[in-house]
Parts: sequence; C-alpha cells; structure tokens
Amino acid sequence: MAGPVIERRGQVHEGSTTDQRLLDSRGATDWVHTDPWRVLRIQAEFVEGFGALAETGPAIAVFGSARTPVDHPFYAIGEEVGRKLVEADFAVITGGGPGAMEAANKGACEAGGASVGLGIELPFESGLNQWVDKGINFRYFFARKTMFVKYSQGFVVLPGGLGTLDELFEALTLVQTRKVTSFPIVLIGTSYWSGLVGWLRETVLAEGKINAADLDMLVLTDDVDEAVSLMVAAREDRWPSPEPERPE
Ligand SMILES: C/C(=C\CNc1ncnc2c1ncn2[C@@H]1O[C@H](COP(=O)(O)O)[C@@H](O)[C@H]1O)CO
Repeated sequence: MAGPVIERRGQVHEGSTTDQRLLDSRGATDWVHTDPWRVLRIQAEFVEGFGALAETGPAIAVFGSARTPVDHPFYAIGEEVGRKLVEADFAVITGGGPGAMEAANKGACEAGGASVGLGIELPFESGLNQWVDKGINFRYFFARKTMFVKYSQGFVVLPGGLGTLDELFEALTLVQTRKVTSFPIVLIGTSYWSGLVGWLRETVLAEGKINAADLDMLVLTDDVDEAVSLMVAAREDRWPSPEPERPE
C-alpha cells in the first residue's frame, strides 16, 4: 500500500500500510543521520526561526566577542548599545551567548525592550545568556545567519574575533551584492577596528579587489548615539513617517 496512491487489481501488492510501517518499525536507526533526514531538520530550523521571529518588529542585530569580560569597557558599551536601541524602539537580536552578546541583551532587557538571542549548538557547553527573553537554539550556522539578516535592519558590531568577523563580512557581501538594501553596518571601537579598515583601504582597495564605494558601507565610531542615529535614519528611509495631519 502506497499512501495516497491508489492501487487496484494487478497493481495491488499485499503488505503493510504506511501507518503500520511507521508505528511498527524497530529496525536500524542510522537513517536519522542521512542527508534527506538532515534536510528536514534544516527545513524545520527555518520554519521555527521564521515562526518565532516574524512578529519581532524592527530590530537591530548586535555582534561582538563571546569573550568580552563583564568588567571590560566594551561590555558597558554593549549594554549602552542594547539600551539605546530599545529607547529608539528597536528590538535587539544577538547570538545569545556570553560577552558582548550578553551585554547587549542585558541593556535591551533592562530597558524593557525585546531581547532576542539566536544561539548556536557548539561542541562545547554554551547556552543562552540570562538576559535573552526570546531565544532559539540553532543547529546550523547558515540557518541562524539567515535569521540575523532577515529579521534585522542593520548591524552594530562590537570588537570580536572570528565569529564576529564572519558575521560582519557576510553582511558586507550581502550589501555589496545588493541582496540587502538600506542596511547600515556600524563598527564600534575605532582603535580596535581601524587596522582592519586601513587594510581594506590600503591593500584590498589599492589592489582593485573592491571599489571605493564599498568602503562607505562601513561606519566606524566610538559614539553609541551616532550608531543608533544611523539605524534610526535607515528605518526612516525604509518606512518614512506619515506627514502629520495639519489642523484645518
Ligand atoms: C567562546 C565561548 C562561547 C561561545 N558561545 C557562543 N554563543 C553564541 N554565539 C556565538 C558563540 N561564539 C561565537 N558566537 C557567534 O560569533 C560571534 C562571536 O564570536 P567571536 O569569535 O567571539 O567574535 C557572536 O556575534 C555570535 O553570533 C565561551 O567563551
């Protein structure tokens, strides 16, 4: 029997129903590790992510090192970023981990805003930080990365390592190739980031691997208010406020 397929007369093959095979199966379990099964898990991750985040409202993703200590100045700056984004009516989305991510979630949560964490399953213990109010734990980096870009309107990037650089360069590539539009990317911490930006200008641009305009995608600042203002301006570009009604 073949599920919705009707078989009659010579086509009928005696045997179990699909239901019986599902409920009675006791066989080997290695099929759960096969690619078709993985595809379903990947799909489920997208479905869960889209379902959980669809109503988040305008949001900004904040990235930065998982290793920023709580007593480091960049932790305090991360909190300030989270708080000021909420004060500007944005939800804050982070990787849900420790360090700079935790700082931004803390700032957002304490300011009474939406504090979202998109965690990632790692070979070592991780888990969502305590300031995440809505969290999803992803198995796959690529599904998680789609959520950051789909559900945020811009990136604020605090000092970080390889994970942060990966997130930054993915965003730059998507903006450069116009896969996303009106998407500000702000690097906070001029002394931390200026070496990278200098290398992009003096080597990558000088060797003709990018255009001068590509460098305009990056704003470098130490001023959290400037970063938040850029996000607000981009939101205005996307959804201009309606003209206030004039009194008769
Ligand atoms: C390294 C430690 C924990 C890692 N836990 C993470 N949880 C969630 N997201 C993470 C984690 N580590 C990296 N990320 C993502 O990359 C960015 C930070 O990476 P970096 O290499 O530290 O810059 C961050 O924005 C996350 O999205 C235990 O200390």
